[in-house]
Amino acid sequence: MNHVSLDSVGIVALSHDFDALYGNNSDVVHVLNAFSSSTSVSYNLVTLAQNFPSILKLPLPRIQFSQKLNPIVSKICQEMVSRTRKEKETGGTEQGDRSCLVEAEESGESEGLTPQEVLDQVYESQNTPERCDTGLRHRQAKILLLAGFETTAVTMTWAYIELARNPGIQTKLRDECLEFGPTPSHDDLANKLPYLDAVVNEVLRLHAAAKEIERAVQDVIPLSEPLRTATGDFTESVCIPKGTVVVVPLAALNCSVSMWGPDAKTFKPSRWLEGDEGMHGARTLQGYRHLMTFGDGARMCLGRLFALTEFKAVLFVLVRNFVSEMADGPGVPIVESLGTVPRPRVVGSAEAEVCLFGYIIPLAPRRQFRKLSG
Ligand code: HEM
Repeated sequence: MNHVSLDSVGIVALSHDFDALYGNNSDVVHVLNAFSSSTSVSYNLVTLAQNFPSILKLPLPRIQFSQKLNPIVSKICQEMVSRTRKEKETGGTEQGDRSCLVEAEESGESEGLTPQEVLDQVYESQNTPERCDTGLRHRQAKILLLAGFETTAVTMTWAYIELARNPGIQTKLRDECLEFGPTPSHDDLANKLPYLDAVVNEVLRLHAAAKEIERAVQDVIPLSEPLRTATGDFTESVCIPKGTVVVVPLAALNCSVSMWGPDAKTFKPSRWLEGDEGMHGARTLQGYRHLMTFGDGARMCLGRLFALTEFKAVLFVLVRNFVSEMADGPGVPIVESLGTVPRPRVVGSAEAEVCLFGYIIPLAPRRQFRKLSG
């Protein structure tokens, strides 16, 4: 799944085909895999480095991986920018063939991006400023490859785990996709395959790739239920002093019983076909379809529509052609490893196996897929 995801984001954002699907284990594939399958130590590093930046100077493996990734992606981006400029000069490229980031660079002196900023959208380089000043530059430096690669890959892996665990749901999804025909358009994927939509939403609900986000806020936050204070009084809102960092528990909200009802922790795509009835308290949440998976508000995931289309297209093709089964039986316990985006891990497996998700976890290589006849 990570190869599908890497090639998709590479082609759309960079106009660069990493050829990962064709077995090209490029440096980028290797480094991103190593980076993403990080352990608890490296996960904590991210948090620690926010307060103690000098940690990033230590010769730790994850830091060395990050340092290795930076020049590789920089080189690809520099090649891409040069190629597109050259094509522009010679009039050799159709508009539609250019990457969206290079389009942004060309969109004008004040609103466009400088080459360095284009680079920063792809990978946060050491030169990346904390904040930029215009248009897209208002946003923090992006880590497009990581934001668009690991999140989607891990979510698609969970989809396959859930389908393997729930053969009835898998069959129902396959029936809808087979009945629809082989080539759905973008609009078809978005609107005309209700069970596919339900399965995708349910995977996004139960397996949010980003467990939580942090925000520095200064606000008065209303409470859903009155809270008793230390003085014994009740309050209906909380005042957050300036500079306080608030953690928004995206994954917990997605699985909260008060939001999603008593079966909140069960994989149940049919809840998405019940209209507002299946939503319970979640109706009060905004986000994408009342989910917090992509965040919410001004900083909501920029790639969500791309991710949804990619996710649905891949699932549609795979489920039409293959049956997925758990290699060790449907009950094999799977947990989330600690990491930047937690990957699924079979309980008791060696740590290194985390890196092999999508190959042997949880589906054994030879028995991973059984081609359907016809
Ligand atoms: C299942 C897949 C994905 C999930 C679950 C996901 C989730 C998220 C979340 C939770 C945020 C933070 C939102 C916030 O701070 O409020 C975010 C931000 C972002 N995502 Fe995604 N994402 C996914 C796929 C993608 C893809 C495919 C791309 C690009 C091709 C992408 C690009 C971005 C960018 C650029 C931001 C930063 C937005 C900003 O700071 O303004 N994401 N994503």
